[in-house]
Amino acid sequence: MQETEIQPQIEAGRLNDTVQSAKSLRCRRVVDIAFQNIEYQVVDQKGHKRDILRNLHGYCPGGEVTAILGASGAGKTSLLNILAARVYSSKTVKLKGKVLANQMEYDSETFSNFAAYVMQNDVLFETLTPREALQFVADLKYTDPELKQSRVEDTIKTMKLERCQNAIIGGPSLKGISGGERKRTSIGFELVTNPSCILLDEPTSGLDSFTAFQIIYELQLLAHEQDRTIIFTIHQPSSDIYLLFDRVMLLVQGKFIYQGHRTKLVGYFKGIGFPCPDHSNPMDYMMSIMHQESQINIDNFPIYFDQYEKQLHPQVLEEIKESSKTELVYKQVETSTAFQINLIAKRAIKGFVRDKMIIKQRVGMAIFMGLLLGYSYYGIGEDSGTFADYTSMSGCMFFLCINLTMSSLFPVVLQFATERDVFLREENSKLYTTFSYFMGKSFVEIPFCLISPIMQELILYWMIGLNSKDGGVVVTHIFIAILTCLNGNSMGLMAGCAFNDIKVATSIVPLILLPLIIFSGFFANSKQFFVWIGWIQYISPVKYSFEALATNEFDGRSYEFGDPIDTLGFEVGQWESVGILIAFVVAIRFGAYMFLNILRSKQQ
Ligand SMILES: Nc1ncnc2c1ncn2[C@@H]1O[C@H](COP(=O)(O)OP(=O)(O)OP(=O)(O)O)[C@@H](O)[C@H]1O
Repeated sequence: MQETEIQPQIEAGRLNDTVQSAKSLRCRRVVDIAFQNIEYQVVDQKGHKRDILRNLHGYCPGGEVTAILGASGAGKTSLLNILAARVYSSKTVKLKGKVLANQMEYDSETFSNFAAYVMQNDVLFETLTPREALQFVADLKYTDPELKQSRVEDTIKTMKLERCQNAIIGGPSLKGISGGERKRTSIGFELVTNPSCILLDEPTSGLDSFTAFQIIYELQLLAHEQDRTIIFTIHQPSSDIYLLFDRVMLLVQGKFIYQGHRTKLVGYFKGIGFPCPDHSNPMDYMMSIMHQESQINIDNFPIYFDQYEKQLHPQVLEEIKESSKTELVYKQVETSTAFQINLIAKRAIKGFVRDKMIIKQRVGMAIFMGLLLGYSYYGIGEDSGTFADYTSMSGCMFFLCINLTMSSLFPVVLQFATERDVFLREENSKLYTTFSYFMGKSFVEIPFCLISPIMQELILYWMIGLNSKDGGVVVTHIFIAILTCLNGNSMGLMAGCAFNDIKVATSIVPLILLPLIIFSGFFANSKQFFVWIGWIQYISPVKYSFEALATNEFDGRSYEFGDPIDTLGFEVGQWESVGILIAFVVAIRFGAYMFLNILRSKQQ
């Protein structure tokens, strides 16, 4: 199909519903993006080097839509990630060259001052509505209440989110808005901060053709009406989507074979001997001559490269030279740490309230375990001082420690896994600091570490007949149970931050826990361990929980065989163990915070 035939179709049909250019979202300054001498090389596990991008120069002007296309593996996403300043040289990756905004070099820190990156997967906080998600960004980015509101309203209008603005976004486990609405929310999430430049990785993937068209159309309006620089990668666009591009970059084996205005593309390829058949989508034709499955294509690659070098490369160099030199002076609004923590905690609470499964799961688990343990050890507290009574009671105390640790550990690992990408995206967009996120999240976890053990222990305490010689013993038992839960919760948070993959986390955590449990002083007496391995007991929070809980329980009980505390080989003391448990909570949480920082720096 010829371009002239498609154009009226778009104008007449789908574009009636024009997106208004909202006042508060007018772009602050036009930004021309350029890159020079980009060389990107990866080293595989055997040490073999592979060139992914080879000496690329490019230009993406402000106020225009630039589409990056190529066969799978051509290097589109790599190039986009480099433009978003998300690639760093490391042992396995070598990156050379410069990325420029209005002729000034930028890095990941300065990128977020004028630009935004929308990832292929829509990483959004599932339990919020689109409006709340946008409000969250506005609250963190602006201080003036009126401006906040107008940014949210204008973004909703621009991204056509009116109909779904109050519906839950949802995710794999929570039904929510449609794929197209999620994508619009994702773009809107970045748009609230009013970036001059928006980079998007495959914004149409997984969408039907009409929704895909609408998304690109809205992006085109953002470029044309609001002077933003729009750059995205895209696979096999339809002919009407193709007509929305201003500029096209075609990549083959990490090198450009075309770069320039969309309107000149067909003519250029005709000129070098590759005419697009009449009535064909030019992009379908381009994809057919770019893929590497055909030997004819591979034989033609040198022609494309050669012609590009001769005809287009000099033009691109000229365009880079002529690109805008207007200075980028953007000042980021920075909200206080306390404000960020408050907002993050409030959002997490909203998440818990809306995703009732989490609350039901944790409360249900506390009631279930309270009853199960209560009936399993029913009445063993009224013992007659026999050795059998002692073994039942010490077993009960030990099992309580394990149960309190595990039941607070695994839910956090699983929950953090679902939230990790949201944190990384938001931190990357410089919405808040890692510290604020960590503290906000920690505050929200604390009520669970109080309510669950209190409920569980109150259910089982008198069923089992645990030590109730005075109120202080009962309170101490519950206090130690809370500390045990806090330790489990902290370990869960640390595991969630330390392991990238949820499957790895859930398989490694039991391996780490096992020695901590074996050396906790129940399965083997701590006095009998070999020195070379016995040190493990000192890094086991379970050991200190067990010692504190068992000492509290055996206080005032007498047994026919002697002192149960001596028999168990306890040496630390009850309150000293409590002190060490508190120190463990602080140390493990600090460790989790460090891992979160490492995770963040690795993802940059
Ligand atoms: N950090 C890395 N380590 C190893 N290989 C990498 C790395 N980054 C990119 N690659 C490789 O570089 C090639 C290009 O990857 P890239 O994701 O940029 O391609 P693409 O054109 O976006 O492909 P697709 O359309 O399939 O997403 C791929 O073969 C990929 O495996």
